Amino acid sequence: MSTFTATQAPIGQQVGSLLATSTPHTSPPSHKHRLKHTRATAHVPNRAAHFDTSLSITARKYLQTYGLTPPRAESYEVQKTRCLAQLALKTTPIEKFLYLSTLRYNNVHLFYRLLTDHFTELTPLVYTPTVGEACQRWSEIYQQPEGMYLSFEDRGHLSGIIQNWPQGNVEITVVTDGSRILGLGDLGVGGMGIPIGKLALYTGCAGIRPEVTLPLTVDLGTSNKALQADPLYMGSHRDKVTPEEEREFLDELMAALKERWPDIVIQFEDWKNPFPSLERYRQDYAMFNDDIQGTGAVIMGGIIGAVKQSGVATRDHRAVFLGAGSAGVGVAKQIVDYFIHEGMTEEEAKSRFWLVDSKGLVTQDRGDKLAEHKTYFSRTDNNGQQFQTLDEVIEYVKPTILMGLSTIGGAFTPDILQKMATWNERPIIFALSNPSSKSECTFEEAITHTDGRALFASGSPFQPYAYKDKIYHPGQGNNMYVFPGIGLGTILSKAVQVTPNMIYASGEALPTMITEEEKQISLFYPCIARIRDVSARVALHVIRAAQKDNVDRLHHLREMNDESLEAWIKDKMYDPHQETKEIENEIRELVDDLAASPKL
Ligand SMILES: NC(=O)c1ccc[n+]([C@@H]2O[C@H](COP(=O)([O-])OP(=O)(O)OC[C@H]3O[C@@H](n4cnc5c(N)ncnc54)[C@H](O)[C@@H]3O)[C@@H](O)[C@H]2O)c1
Ligand SMILES: O=C(O)C[C@H](O)C(=O)O
Ligand SMILES: [Mg+2]
Repeated sequence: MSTFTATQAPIGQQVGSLLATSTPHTSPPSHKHRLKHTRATAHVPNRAAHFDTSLSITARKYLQTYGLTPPRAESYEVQKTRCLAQLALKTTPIEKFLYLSTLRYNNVHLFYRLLTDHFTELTPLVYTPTVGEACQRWSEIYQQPEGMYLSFEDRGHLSGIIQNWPQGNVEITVVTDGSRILGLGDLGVGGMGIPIGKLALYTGCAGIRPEVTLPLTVDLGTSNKALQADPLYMGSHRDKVTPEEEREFLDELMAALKERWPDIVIQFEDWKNPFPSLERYRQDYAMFNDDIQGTGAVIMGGIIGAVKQSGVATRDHRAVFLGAGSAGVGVAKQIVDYFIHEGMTEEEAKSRFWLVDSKGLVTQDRGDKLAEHKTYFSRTDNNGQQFQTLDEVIEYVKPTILMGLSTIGGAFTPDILQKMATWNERPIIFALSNPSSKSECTFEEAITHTDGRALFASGSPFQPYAYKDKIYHPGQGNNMYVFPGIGLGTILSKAVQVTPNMIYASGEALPTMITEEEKQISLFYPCIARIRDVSARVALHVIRAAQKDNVDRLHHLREMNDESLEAWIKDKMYDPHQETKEIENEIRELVDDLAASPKL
């Protein structure tokens, strides 16, 4: 039994009774005349489109919303001015986050018009870093249903509960259990902010229609004692289930999702240990893990440019990673693939990496039982010597690349940064942990302590920084540059799997989007304002890789050349600026049809 659909009668029916008399030139909408641009979902109510204050008077009369909004049909420019002014009145990031969430809920197209026009300013409020605080405070700030919550207690019934989702068609879902939200630990069902934020970027960056996205959070308990003790906490207060129970639950969930939406693309996000699920499902589902694979691809894309700018030959690089978890290992493996593409053997490529976790350098003879995902990179050339701190490791390795995926804010100390600058003309410093408070160093620190020579990227955005009469620009090495395009390419080619080559291709697409101007200022990620074009290019590369791997099902795309295919992809992308125009056009046609039809 749906909990949502009951409240979601077509808007014409909801408001029809309020209007005693029909207004001139229009007729009440009938089923026959239902507009295709009025689809409702739990998080995209249909009133969003119908109550848009830019709709013409004719449209309002047709939709029977005439009189329910202020009289003037205003331009988008006026709407935007008002929204930005209201946003400016909110003083804290979380208030701005809430304002934008409400706007998305009440007027989805207007929200996406704003987002696409102001990516650089709004992405940090909708997504990382603000989404981190939203997840931490989810049960305190909760306002409206915007996704699905499935609990461990629901096992055995998942298929039936999934029927409650009011949208007939879902093309993509982002699923978390909240157990490792950014670098903030286990936030239980508060993790829902992440699927919502990631899917907002799917729509904003890659033009996947909002109503075909499904934010999904599974409540498998939480290891967070503070949440368990919090009376406001909205998830179950039980301990985390065992890995075996998690696997059983996920088997049922994956089958249930595919049963209802056979073509669904499934992105796993922010799981504490995501390797087993990736291994288990990647052959049978169009699924990928963003933290392992999306991050791997985006950082490989950045490293391709940074390595070139460093002036050091690829095979001479030495990379120290602080953090050997899903992201650390995912990134290292992806760069190994890149080094192999550049002509190294796998052994040579692998030997360029030194991974450090909370116990120190990952070596085979360290004396503890290494987690399976770490063994590939465990060192054997340490002659029995163990290195416990990052400082000891960098002294030993003298790296050219320092990568932070550790969740430890400030771990790249001034001393470490200075040493990197002593050993390298252009040290590559990627401080990738999120949110900003967990970044291994700030942009300012990286610039100051390397005398402006660092080739820098961070996971969360930093502002440009003025140092010694020059303005420096930070790169943002965040998987947002690739996951929207991976999803889009998978959906559009109807790929049955997301193969390693599709992931590789997504990262490889990024350097093709860097302008000469960006290169001049040491940037190796394209400017965020161009993210829609970047996502289309990523999707193009992903589709080509899907075709090579023979996992695509839309075979006529194979015949298009790259230029036509990229244009076709862009044409398929949801453009929020067109939505109200489409409604107006449809209404105009319907009104004309009605006027032309014979009177009975
Ligand atoms: N920039 C991006 O696009 C991006 C993508 C994914 C993850 N991340 C960030 O990377 C971080 C790690 O994510 P993950 O999924 O790999 O988490 P994880 O829990 O799987 O791994 C964390 C790793 O850090 C290590 N670590 C913890 N404390 C340490 C310490 N004091 N010294 C050395 N190592 C320590 C752990 O041993 C583990 O190897 C998070 O902050 C996350 O937000 C960024
Ligand atoms: O969510 C992000 O901003 C990137 C990444 O997926 C993360 O887990 O930190
Ligand atoms: Mg993540």
